[in-house]
Amino acid sequence: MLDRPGSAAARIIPAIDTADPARAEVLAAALAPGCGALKLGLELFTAEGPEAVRRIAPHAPVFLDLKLHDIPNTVAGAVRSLLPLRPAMLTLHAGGGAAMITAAREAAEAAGAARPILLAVTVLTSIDAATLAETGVAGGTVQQVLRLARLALAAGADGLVCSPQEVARIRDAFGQAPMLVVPGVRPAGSALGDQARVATPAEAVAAGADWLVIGRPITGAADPAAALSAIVAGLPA
Ligand SMILES: O=C(O)c1cc(=O)[nH]c(=O)n1[C@@H]1O[C@H](COP(=O)(O)O)[C@@H](O)[C@H]1O
Repeated sequence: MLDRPGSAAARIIPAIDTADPARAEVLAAALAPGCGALKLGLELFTAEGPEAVRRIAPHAPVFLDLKLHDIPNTVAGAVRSLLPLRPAMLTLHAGGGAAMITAAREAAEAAGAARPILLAVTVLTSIDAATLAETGVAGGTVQQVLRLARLALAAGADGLVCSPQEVARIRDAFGQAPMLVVPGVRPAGSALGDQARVATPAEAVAAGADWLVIGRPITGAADPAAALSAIVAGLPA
């Protein structure tokens, strides 16, 4: 399993969100020396499939963010199908329930010590309180994040994906053991885009985040490697 980050650079996971495999490789080559892992998600995977992962993997550990969410048998099968790609991290939606998460964990165990870190996505960082209420969830985002976090960790998730705004509450409730991977990170002055629950990189780390997932503020910059370096320079060593 990927170790927890031992330096500021190792905390950063740039999100390579593009459907173009050549662009993904250019970004991977430019960013890998200055970060801890590279995140590939639905945009590249639905366009190019496992081959895209094989092409990026030589550059850095791969966080494969497919946010699995289906019946337990299907999710377990998907995890088994993904293991030959040797992803360092995999995501699944905590809302899929305890049996789904346990099935994913049991499937992942087949990879032994090299198994991916299983991360349960709590409430997407693009969702604000009003949007959450529209889905029928009463009580607010923090309460729902804590509810899903408890469920997911008890069912076998190694860690959680949550917004920087919930990190301190999760550490208070569950301590240092869960690995916390935090998107919704915006350097001061950068555009929110579709993100709703955000904080700066330094705020997210101060709250207790292990890794920060940062996409457009890096990949949309004229010089992505320089944007990554500037973010790293703003973090404690
Ligand atoms: O699982 C994720 O990585 C994820 C969960 C979440 O709640 N919010 C979220 O933004 N993400 C991912 O994190 C990345 C954020 O990208 P930027 O908004 O461009 O920094 C995207 O690749 C999202 O798919």
